[in-house]
Amino acid sequence: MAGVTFVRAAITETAELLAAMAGDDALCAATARAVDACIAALRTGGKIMLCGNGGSAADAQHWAGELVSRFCYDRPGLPAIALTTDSSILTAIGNDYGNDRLFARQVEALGTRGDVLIAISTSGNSPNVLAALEAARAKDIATVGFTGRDGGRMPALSDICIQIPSGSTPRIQEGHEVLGHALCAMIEAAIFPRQTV
Ligand SMILES: O=C(CO)[C@@H](O)[C@H](O)[C@H](O)[C@H](O)COP(=O)(O)O
Ligand SMILES: [Zn+2]
Repeated sequence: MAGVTFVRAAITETAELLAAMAGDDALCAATARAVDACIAALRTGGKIMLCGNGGSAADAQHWAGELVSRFCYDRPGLPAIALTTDSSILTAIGNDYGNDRLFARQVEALGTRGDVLIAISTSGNSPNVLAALEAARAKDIATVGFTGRDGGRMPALSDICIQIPSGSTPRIQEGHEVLGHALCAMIEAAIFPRQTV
């Protein structure tokens, strides 16, 4: 059955990517540095802002939800906000200033020094994501880029750049998802260590 073959191939491709990621020292180190930056921001009163388009918008919302609500266990909420969710804000900025300003305008309005911006773009070349990174830099906000392929313009615009070693948008997104969950788990454990008896 062609369908079964396709499904097996998709699973195998992702499994091979995840194995490559596990052996990618630069990728693992960059992710650990991103976690440290987020922990430092949260410990000093900062917040985490996240942005991205399409599936990466879903990632931004997914990870913000896990920080504000909970990831693995009950604890107080952590301050995180996805810049992809308020349809009034998004349509106003898009209509008045254009889509390229969707996230940058919100970073300018909501971001303060000591925050972290997590910007997600598989190509590394989405203009609205790049503009958000530039806006964050202008406000001295730490920047973390999640990307893939050659990273496009993201490595140059991010303090920490996490590059999934794949050229496929869905595979890159799947890699991001694993690292996003690791990031949430490590932040939760560091800020609210579980008491063991
Ligand atoms: O989820 C997917 C593909 O898996 C799409 O919605 C994808 O996110 C969109 O095409 C995005 O606009 C791609 O933007 P980017 O990742 O290159 O910044
Ligand atoms: Zn999740």
